[in-house]
Amino acid sequence: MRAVVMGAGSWGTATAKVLSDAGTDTTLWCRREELADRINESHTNADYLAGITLPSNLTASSDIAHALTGADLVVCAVPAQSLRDNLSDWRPHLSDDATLVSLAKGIETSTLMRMSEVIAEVAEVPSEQIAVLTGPNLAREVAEGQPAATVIACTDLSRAEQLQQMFNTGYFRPYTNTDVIGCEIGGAVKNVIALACGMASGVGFGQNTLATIITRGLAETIRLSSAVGGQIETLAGLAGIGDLVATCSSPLSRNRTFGAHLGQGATMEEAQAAASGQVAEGVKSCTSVTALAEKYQVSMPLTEAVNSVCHDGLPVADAVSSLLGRKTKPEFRSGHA
Ligand SMILES: NC(=O)c1ccc[n+]([C@@H]2O[C@H](COP(=O)([O-])OP(=O)(O)OC[C@H]3O[C@@H](n4cnc5c(N)ncnc54)[C@H](O)[C@@H]3O)[C@@H](O)[C@H]2O)c1
Ligand SMILES: O=P(O)(O)OC[C@H](O)CO
Repeated sequence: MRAVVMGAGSWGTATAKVLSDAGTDTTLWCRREELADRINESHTNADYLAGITLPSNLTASSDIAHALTGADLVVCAVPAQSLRDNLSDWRPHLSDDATLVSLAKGIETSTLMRMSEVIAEVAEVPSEQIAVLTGPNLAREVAEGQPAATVIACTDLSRAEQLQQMFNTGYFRPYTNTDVIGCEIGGAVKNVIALACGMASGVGFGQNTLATIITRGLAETIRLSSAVGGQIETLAGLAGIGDLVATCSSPLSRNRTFGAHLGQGATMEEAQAAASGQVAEGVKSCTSVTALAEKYQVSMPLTEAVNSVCHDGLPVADAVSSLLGRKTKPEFRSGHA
């Protein structure tokens, strides 16, 4: 089996390292030829994962045709809002029977589609050939070989099991799931909730506030996922609460860090500049998740508040007052949070 990881940012590079460490022959596609040359020469990707030595059997290429031709496994590691355009360029070079794995945690703003839906439409492959890899996986920790688990979701369980073996290393432990919807909604919404946690921490609030946002954020995630067709138990797992805890708690999270800048009074432009070009997916997905919630008539007050802070100029302090000023209610309604 030959794998290609399309996108050499933090997570693409870390994922290519996992595949290589698991013994899979892997190519890492970079947009810039100069980055591919540097990775091949130095076995490091200093732009995104400084100090990490990449396996010597991992090769990089900036040539799309060369990278994709004959690849059995194509891992899509570009940001959510750029997946459609990138895939259109890759499409002519994809093998008909290749498995496509999505790493992106977002909802397309122009269509409200999940990433697996974008892949199915643009690459014109059946959903059984598309998988999602998601979970509490901060790229630097995984690249350092710190123990972590993940979820590989595919409607075709035997394909998920095959991928599970390809990604399984002594430090990275994949679990299978067939609930692609729940996994994708979990991954997209946790970035928005991490922005909220970052804002709270930037303001100076402590652990009670953090735990409250994570828990009520999980309730929003479960409501949306259930409405779209996902299973509740998925969100009690790595793709739900697992990823929420990692992303909402870690200073390594770009989304949490972005939110912290806003909580400290930075403008959107200042927070963007501090991110040094790395993507905080929740900043765009808060708009599409809010729209998806409206489409399915699901209440997501935290998500709406994050969207208003990021895109309507609502001050963080006003978002806090507005959330706490809502009518009181039971914790659980009709069996759902
Ligand atoms: N970094 C993590 O810890 C992590 C972990 C799990 C999932 N993810 C998800 O993986 C996806 C990729 O994240 P990442 O951390 O590798 O991002 P990144 O910002 O570190 O890198 C993005 C990569 O995509 C490439 N790219 C191609 N087309 C692009 C475009 N139009 N605009 C911007 N970049 C473009 C860039 O060159 C770069 O190699 C995101 O959806 C993210 O949520 C990230
Ligand atoms: O750095 P973030 O905020 O994009 O989060 C990274 C991963 O998604 C954590 O699982």
